[in-house]
Amino acid sequence: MNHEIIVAGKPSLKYAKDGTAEYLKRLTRYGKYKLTHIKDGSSEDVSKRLYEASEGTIRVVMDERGATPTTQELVKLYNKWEMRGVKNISFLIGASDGHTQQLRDDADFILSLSALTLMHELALVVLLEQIYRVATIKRGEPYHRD
Ligand SMILES: C[S@@+](CC[C@H](N)C(=O)[O-])C[C@H]1O[C@@H](n2cnc3c(N)ncnc32)[C@H](O)[C@@H]1O
Repeated sequence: MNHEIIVAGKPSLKYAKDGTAEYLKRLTRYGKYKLTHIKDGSSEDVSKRLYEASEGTIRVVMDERGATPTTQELVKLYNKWEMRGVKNISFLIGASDGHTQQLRDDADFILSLSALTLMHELALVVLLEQIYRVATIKRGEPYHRD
């Protein structure tokens, strides 16, 4: 599947920029993974931009109130989408005020990385590590240990 990770706001923290660059570099071996930054703003404006930017994809809305699958459960979810013929998937990371209820309602899946609220750049790094972990499991590579 082609991945697009769409994040509100520009990156500013060095450690998060480094982590993001590291996982995007690693992911180049596994397919198409694109990172897009959209303009920050109010919850309504950002959610609208995220919705529009993810047109035609399976929408995974990143939100601490969402489901908390294990990594292996995430692999199963990927397999289910692939069996359904899904070609494009997007992960949507919001700004300081989070997503609107409308965007949550429009989600194909609401994914929480933990019940803790993370700042958006940190959520991006954790998400990319999980996407990388899923990619290695699907290839049968030994990065992940149960
Ligand atoms: C600072 S948080 C926004 C918190 C906001 N007050 C709310 O109620 O959603 C910015 C973005 O990071 C992402 N995020 C933060 N913590 C997360 C978590 N535990 N799981 C998934 N995404 C998270 C979400 O996309 C969120 O919209």
